[in-house]
Amino acid sequence: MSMIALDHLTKTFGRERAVDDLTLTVKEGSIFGLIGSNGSGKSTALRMIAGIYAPDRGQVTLSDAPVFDHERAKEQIFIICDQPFIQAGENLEDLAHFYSHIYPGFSWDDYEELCQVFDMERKKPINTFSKGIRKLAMIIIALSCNPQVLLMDESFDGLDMVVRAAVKKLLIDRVARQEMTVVATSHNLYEIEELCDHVAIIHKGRLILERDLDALKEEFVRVQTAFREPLPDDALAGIEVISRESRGSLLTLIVKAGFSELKERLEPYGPLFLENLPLTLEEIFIKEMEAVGYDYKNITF
Ligand SMILES: Nc1ncnc2c1ncn2[C@@H]1O[C@H](COP(=O)(O)OP(=O)(O)OP(=O)(O)O)[C@@H](O)[C@H]1O
Repeated sequence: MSMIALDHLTKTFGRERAVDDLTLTVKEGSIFGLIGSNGSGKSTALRMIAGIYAPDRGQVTLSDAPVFDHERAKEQIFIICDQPFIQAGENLEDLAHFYSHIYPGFSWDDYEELCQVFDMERKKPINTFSKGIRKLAMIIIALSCNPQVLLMDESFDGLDMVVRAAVKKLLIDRVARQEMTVVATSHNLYEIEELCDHVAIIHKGRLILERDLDALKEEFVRVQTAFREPLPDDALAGIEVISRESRGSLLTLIVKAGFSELKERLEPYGPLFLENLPLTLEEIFIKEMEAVGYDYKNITF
């Protein structure tokens, strides 16, 4: 079931097209990563999902209902902006009161628990917190609101390793209990690799690649192997070989196939050994983006 649908979404600022004909769906209960370099349109897309910006063309729907100008839909969506606006002197307690009136799902019990877990100072002005703790404050408020959809704009940026791991665990728990769907932006693939189950890469406002991560990791395989005799050129006929490197008798192959399929094809040639070396997501994306004509280095991170 698609929970959030972006349908030919377009937004232009002056002469610049920040988001360009973006169509994608986010399934209910998934953690969706929107990745791209600075200025690729991530924040603009997220703000349209939140119903903050009106699209010039196209629309965003939440469970088939349009988001923009629809309070009901907006009450189910919480966006943690990259640089949240917080009034001078405002503390966490003030924010909690403010948001408790806006979000029907706000839970003071959750708020209490989260403040304790992260040992938050509730009376100290948020603007005097460090950048990371300011982000954490907004994450606490967001989770206390219990939205159906949580939008996180570079929200892990600035969090230390311990806090980051704890926040990821909280998100994964809620998603696993089917209480929430998350869309998180980042310019760093590593940062959200272990969190997301689905990733889309955008460049100059356009979608260039969208993949289910579990399926993706099964699509490609890298093996290291060696043979007494050189492997005949047609040994892998019919299998898409992404790269093939020989060093002496050692052969490293990256192919678009499963390990068992590759093993079956190589066994008749009597490999001395055959080792499966999993690819990182970054390596897969480099190959995938080259295949669609983009130089990965120009696009992310
Ligand atoms: N309010 C605005 N007014 C004018 N131009 C804007 C506005 N917001 C975004 N833009 C432009 O739209 C483009 C996309 O910006 P956006 O902030 O969506 O990218 P981003 O991928 O989130 O970037 P970053 O990773 O740097 O936050 C940029 O070129 C930016 O200058």
